[in-house]
This record gives sequence, C-alpha cells and structure tokens, in this order.
Amino acid sequence: MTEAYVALEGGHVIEGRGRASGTARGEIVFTTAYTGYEESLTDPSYEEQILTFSYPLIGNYGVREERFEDDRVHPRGVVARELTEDVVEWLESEGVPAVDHLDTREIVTDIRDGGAMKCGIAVGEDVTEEDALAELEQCEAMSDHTDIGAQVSVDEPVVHGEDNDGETVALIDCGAKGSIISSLLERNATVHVFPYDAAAADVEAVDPDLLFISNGPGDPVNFEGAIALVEAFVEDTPVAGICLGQQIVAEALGGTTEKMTFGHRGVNQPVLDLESNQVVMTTQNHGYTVAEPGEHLEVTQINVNDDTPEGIDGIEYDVITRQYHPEANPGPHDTLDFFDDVLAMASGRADTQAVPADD
Ligand SMILES: NC(=O)CC[C@H](N)C(=O)O
Repeated sequence: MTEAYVALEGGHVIEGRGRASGTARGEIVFTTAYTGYEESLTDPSYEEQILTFSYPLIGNYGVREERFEDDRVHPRGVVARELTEDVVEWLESEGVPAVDHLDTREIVTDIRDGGAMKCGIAVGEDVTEEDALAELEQCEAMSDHTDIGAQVSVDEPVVHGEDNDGETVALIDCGAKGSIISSLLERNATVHVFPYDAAAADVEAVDPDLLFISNGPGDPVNFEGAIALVEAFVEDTPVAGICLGQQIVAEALGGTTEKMTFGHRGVNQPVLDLESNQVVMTTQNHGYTVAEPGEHLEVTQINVNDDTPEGIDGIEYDVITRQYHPEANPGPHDTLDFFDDVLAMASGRADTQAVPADD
C-alpha cells in the first residue's frame, strides 16, 4: 500500500492512505462544501494551500471539464475522508498529491483550535513521517508569498466578448475564477482581462466603464499593483471587487485587512444585508478579511456567524464589493444580482459620459 503522512505545524503527524503520489507543502485549510469539488480544486484562490474536504465523500459525480474554474488544479495537495477513483486519476494526472482514509475531523479540529497552519505531506511507496516533516519545515507562511499573483494571473491582456454592446469592464486578474468572466459576458459586457500588475496607462487605454478586481490567493497587501490601480481610477471610474478584490479595494481607500483565525470556506455561509435585513446564503473561500473599511467605505453586509464585513459600498465613490463569491460555483445563486448591480453602476458612468458637459 502507498504510504501517506500529513504533518501539521507543531509536529502532529497523521497517517492516511496514499492515493496520488508526491510531496507538497502549503497552508492547510478546510472547506465544508458538500458539492462542487471540481470548482474548488480549480479555484486559483487555493494556490499554495493544501485543501481538506470536511464532507466525507469527494468525487461521487465524476470529473467534468466544463465545471472547471481554471485550466489546472490549484491546491498543492488534497486531503479527504474518501476520494473516488475519478478524482484520484485527475489529481494524479495533474501531479497533485492526494491522501484519504484519515479522520478529517482531527485535521479540522486542529485548524479550528490552532488557526491557519503550515503543513507538509508525503505520499508514495517508501515515504516516511520524516518526509512529511521535511516538507513542513520548508513551508512558507501565506503572507511570505509576496509575488503569488504572478503564479495565477494572465501574462498578457486578453479580451472576451469584443462584439458585446454592454459595458466595458477592465478585470484585474489576481487569480480570477472563470465564472466571474462568464457572469459578466452573460450580461453583455466586454471584458478586458489584465495582468495583476498592469500599468494604469494600459488599463486607461480601453476606457473602462468599470474597474473590477478579482478574487485571488494570498495576502491582499502583496497586490501593490492592483491597490495602486484602485487609487488611480476610483475618482472617475466605478470600482467592483470580489473576495481578494474587496480586500484590495479596502487597502487602497484607507481601510485595513487582517488574517482570520481559520477563515470561511464553504457554500452555506449566511450573510445579513444591513439595509434590507435579509439573509442570503453564500459561497466563500477566504482567510483574510477587511478589518476597518476606512473613511471612504461603509459596510453594508456582514457575516451572521462572526460579523465580519461581507459587502462594502463607497461613501462618495461608486464602489461595490463582496467578500463572498456572488458567481457561486460551487454554491447557491442567491447573490447573482451583484453582477446586475455593478453593471448598472458602470452604466451610470457610461450614461454620464455620453452627455456633453455643457448640455
Ligand atoms: N477567494 C479569494 O479571493 C481569497 C482572498 C484572499 N486570498 C483570502 O484568503 O482571504
């Protein structure tokens, strides 16, 4: 049998069954999502992390490419109670080590008690506990991956929906999920996808009606280029953001962000809208949060479980951001109208521009 060891920060080593061989290191996190494993495994925000599924059976409806959020698997390693053969074959073909037949409750309890932690895993015929511990030893903290954007962003600008006659969106790709792009295209937008470190002049050249900062992995303070773009555009151009995008917008406009104990990852996170007093169910995958929104932003939605900011609006600027994933995939579609709202905000800007100033 193939050996498998998962070594957690502090030295706790858990033995499992090896499914896909290799060694890996990363921040270990857990998702409570009970569906959507293909979408989660291809979500670029899991870059440099080891993903534990707390739902016990992963892979029960196969692996289909049309459900992927990106063209590769992003977590460095995968841990579950039971992985099906389909998922194992896929992870093997991607060179991503996978472990099952262990008590994932033990891992989840450790993370909940100890907070986000480093991890090393070793899977293979002759691996030992020491191999997993050696990986753990070399594991870097998430915030030390200072150029993580380069690992997940496009290298050159790409345009989608050139013939659409809706709003022009400049999407800053900090590790964007495919569903964000398709949600905008379905609403007739033209989407110019820019690298995470794009120059303001290049973005300006497409004359965007909306600057949209995507989701992405790692610590928002490491996305200096995207922070600078928000600062440069916010006075004249509406700004939207999802997940990392919300955090980057807050950093740009005088707010602050911080690392959470173990974050929110799942598809049933309740969010309260402070104006309507309604609760929506949301999909989430984040380990950082906005701590203080700053004087230019107000919190409009909060997480029911821990009161952290889930929705933010600009006070004097046209800004709407969400900490959760309105595009879902996996997860509920309660909040898809976010895309209508941000495009309406962008359309307001386009209308204003169409009217000559002296009319
Ligand atoms: N999904 C995301 O965009 C994640 C944002 C950020 N990397 C965090 O962990 O909080």
